[in-house]
Amino acid sequence: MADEVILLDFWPSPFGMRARIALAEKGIKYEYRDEDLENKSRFLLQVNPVHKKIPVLIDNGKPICESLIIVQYIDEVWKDKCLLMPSDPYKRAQARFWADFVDNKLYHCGRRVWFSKAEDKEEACKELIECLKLLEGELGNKPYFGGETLGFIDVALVPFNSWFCSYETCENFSIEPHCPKIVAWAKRCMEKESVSKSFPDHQMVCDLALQWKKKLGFE
Ligand SMILES: N[C@@H](CCC(=O)N[C@@H](CS)C(=O)NCC(=O)O)C(=O)O
Repeated sequence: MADEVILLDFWPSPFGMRARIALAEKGIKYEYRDEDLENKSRFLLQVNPVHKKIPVLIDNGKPICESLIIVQYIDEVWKDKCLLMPSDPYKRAQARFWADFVDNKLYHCGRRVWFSKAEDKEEACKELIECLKLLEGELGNKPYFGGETLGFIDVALVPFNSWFCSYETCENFSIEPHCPKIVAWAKRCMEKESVSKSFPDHQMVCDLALQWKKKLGFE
């Protein structure tokens, strides 16, 4: 029987995008199912009963939850092509460290840029730039975080570029003067089909974020 791979996702989700990029890098055929997160499918609740969140990858009936775990799973199962994780254990630990930084620090700073009152906005933007500068230090002069090819940290971080672009469009501030290497890196990643094809439409992300802001009273 042919392999059956299903991805439960939500189109603007940076976490879902990680799984999409990893699957595209490996050239894996899969069924994409977009979830309505206001009315989650019974299948989503069944395959992710703990967090009830997307993304969930279902590999021949076996569900895998949490985007960074999904990316590592994809890398381990389909290991004959485009390895995302470094082979050296120390470098692997470092890659996991920075991916964790993206989730536990950068993501929250980014949310604060969107969802903070006008008086706190400047501080939120400053904090986001500080996070990006730390990442820029880790990137150094390499084309990708892991070296010459797209790797785990790139896949963990680049989906947030669609949200950074929307902050820039809607919040009227610019990342490039502060972090030119990160901006150049994001452009480099976007030149890869696996990345560009996994990205949602910029205008649609901006529109959605503006709707959320309005709904939550942060206009
Ligand atoms: N840590 C999770 C975060 C996933 C996440 O936050 N997913 C959001 C969509 S972007 C979700 O499903 N939200 C639905 C909910 O919170 O009920 C991961 O890396 O996969």
